Amino acid sequence: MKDGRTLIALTGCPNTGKTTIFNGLTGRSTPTGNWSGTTVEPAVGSFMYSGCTYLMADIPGSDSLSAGSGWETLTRDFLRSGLADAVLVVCRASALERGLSYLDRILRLERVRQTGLPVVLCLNLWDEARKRCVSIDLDLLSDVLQIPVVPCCARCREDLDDVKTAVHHACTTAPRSRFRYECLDFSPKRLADACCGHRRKSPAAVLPFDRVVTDPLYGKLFFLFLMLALFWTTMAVSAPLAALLQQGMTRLGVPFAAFLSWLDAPEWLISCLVRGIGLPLAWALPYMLPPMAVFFPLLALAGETGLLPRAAFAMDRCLERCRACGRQCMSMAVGLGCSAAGVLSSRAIVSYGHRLTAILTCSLIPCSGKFPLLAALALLFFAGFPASGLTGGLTRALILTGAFLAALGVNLGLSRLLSRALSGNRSPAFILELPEYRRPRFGQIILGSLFSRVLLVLGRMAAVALPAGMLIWISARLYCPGPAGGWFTFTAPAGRIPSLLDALIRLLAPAGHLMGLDGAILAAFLIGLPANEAVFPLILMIYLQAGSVTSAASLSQFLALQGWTWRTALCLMTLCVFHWPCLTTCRTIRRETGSLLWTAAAVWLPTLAGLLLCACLNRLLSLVP
Ligand SMILES: Nc1nc2c(ncn2[C@@H]2O[C@H](COP(=O)(O)OP(=O)(O)OP(=O)(O)O)[C@@H](O)[C@H]2O)c(=O)[nH]1
Ligand SMILES: [Mg+2]
Repeated sequence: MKDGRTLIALTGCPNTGKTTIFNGLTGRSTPTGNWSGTTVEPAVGSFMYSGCTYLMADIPGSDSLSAGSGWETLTRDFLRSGLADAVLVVCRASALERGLSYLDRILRLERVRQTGLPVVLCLNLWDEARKRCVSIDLDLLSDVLQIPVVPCCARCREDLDDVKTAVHHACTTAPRSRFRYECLDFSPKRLADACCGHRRKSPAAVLPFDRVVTDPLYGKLFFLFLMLALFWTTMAVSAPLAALLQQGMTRLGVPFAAFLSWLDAPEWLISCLVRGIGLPLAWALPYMLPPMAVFFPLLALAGETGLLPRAAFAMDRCLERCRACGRQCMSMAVGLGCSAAGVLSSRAIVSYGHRLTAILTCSLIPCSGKFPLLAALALLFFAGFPASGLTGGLTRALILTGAFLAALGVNLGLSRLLSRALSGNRSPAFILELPEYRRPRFGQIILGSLFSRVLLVLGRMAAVALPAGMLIWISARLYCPGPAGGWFTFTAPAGRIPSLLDALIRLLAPAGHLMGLDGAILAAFLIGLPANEAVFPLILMIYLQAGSVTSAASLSQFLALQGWTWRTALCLMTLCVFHWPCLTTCRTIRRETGSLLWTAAAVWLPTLAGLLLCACLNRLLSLVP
């Protein structure tokens, strides 16, 4: 008991619906997904039942409690620590034997036996078991195990009250005698066979589609097709939306400035808020928001139906060839959403060397912070083909697919080098489970991704772009004439002393030109270190404050006036994919590796790859007439 609250450990095999139960009981909206390893960090929530407050800890799924992967150690140590007052073990109703094996390991823990810790077994995904005509004798199961057993369909929120009741009852009745757990000895297989009723349908039949997906060649083609389909739909829907939004947002500047004047705001504040921050955001958002609003829900739908994990299957053989751990493909899939989460997800990898490989290469997969800039550049610089309509945007989709494939290629190449150096020539065995096909609940998934992913990215962008915009505005007016001039002044000194912003741009210009970019772009990448999503607005802010061009009819025209061409866009896309991880990811890498040296390696590896690739690409593109 903690401050009168009972702590329940929610644990079980991966992909059994633990987080769905956790969300249903506590009202939280922690991400769920139809593949193993969705939860990468324990989450805590609370609920009330019958006047008692319960804290619930959702622990990432694991198959055993050996000291193998990070999750197994975490679950075992958590249960051994004595922090938990009860354990809720979740298993899939249609995979009872596997669930019972896991339960057996829990019940064999010294701490559970000695203290008689209340344990409740929840048979989730009851609806799927029913569809497969699997019936389970709950009374027999409960009698043999001597613990409460509750069936549940967490997705439709059915029976969640029964789960609460079972937990409450287990926690409030007299402590179990040590004797009862110690005498408990059962064979998971025999008990599952004894409790499961007649099955009329074979659950393990491999569907023809899965044969295609698991085929070495067709699997890769399916992976490519899925990527192309997602990007094509995103580009085709986003293009008209971006044009509409741009018209609306650029008109907002005048009333916003008028409103500030009406408030009697000083001139400098109006200049900072309207020209320094508002205008760049109004130009950038129409090209960043629609692709996010289309792509993130599509990706979530692909994950929920089970298609995305099947696409990850294609990666398994590639990783094996690179001597990397196949489990790394799940870190890569999670890294598509957030690199920091991808780094955390590597805890499921047992071997230290392979885990380090996954951590060092994780930020090479474009995360949701990098995607808006990639999509905006594709929309701005590459005309859709066919030109318009819902089928338009094939060129753009191909460009985006190319960017993701390049990221994957460099990731695999580096994984090969690192795996050899850090773990020798072995590729550890890994069982990748194909999840069930599930019909997604469209409304919930679309709304969920819009609110959790899109708003999260926008929020992070605003949190960085607003203070950084002020900093850029100030540094464009701040001069450093030296000790004679009082070090810093806002008045342009005599002579050709540049402002601080100009000085930074000039300093970075040679490196920028080598990479087909310019000093302003590199400065934006440096200032945007805390969040990748802020880089595009920051580039525009720097141009508006430091450049001579201060207005244009549209964003494309403005960028063209800054000397941008499709070559600049391609080099910028390359740098966007290959550069240092954001601050959150760096902090996570530091925490996970416990080493500043490895964190520095994780920063320098993608950065060096980016510098080299941009310089080579620039050289190659300069040969194109
Ligand atoms: N049909 C059905 N689907 C469910 C049910 N409960 C969960 N799901 C789905 O099962 C998938 C996995 O759910 P999660 O809650 O993420 O599973 P988890 O055990 O937390 O997974 P990890 O964190 O990876 O261990 C999701 O697609 C859920 O929508 C259920 O009762 N019925
Ligand atoms: Mg989970």
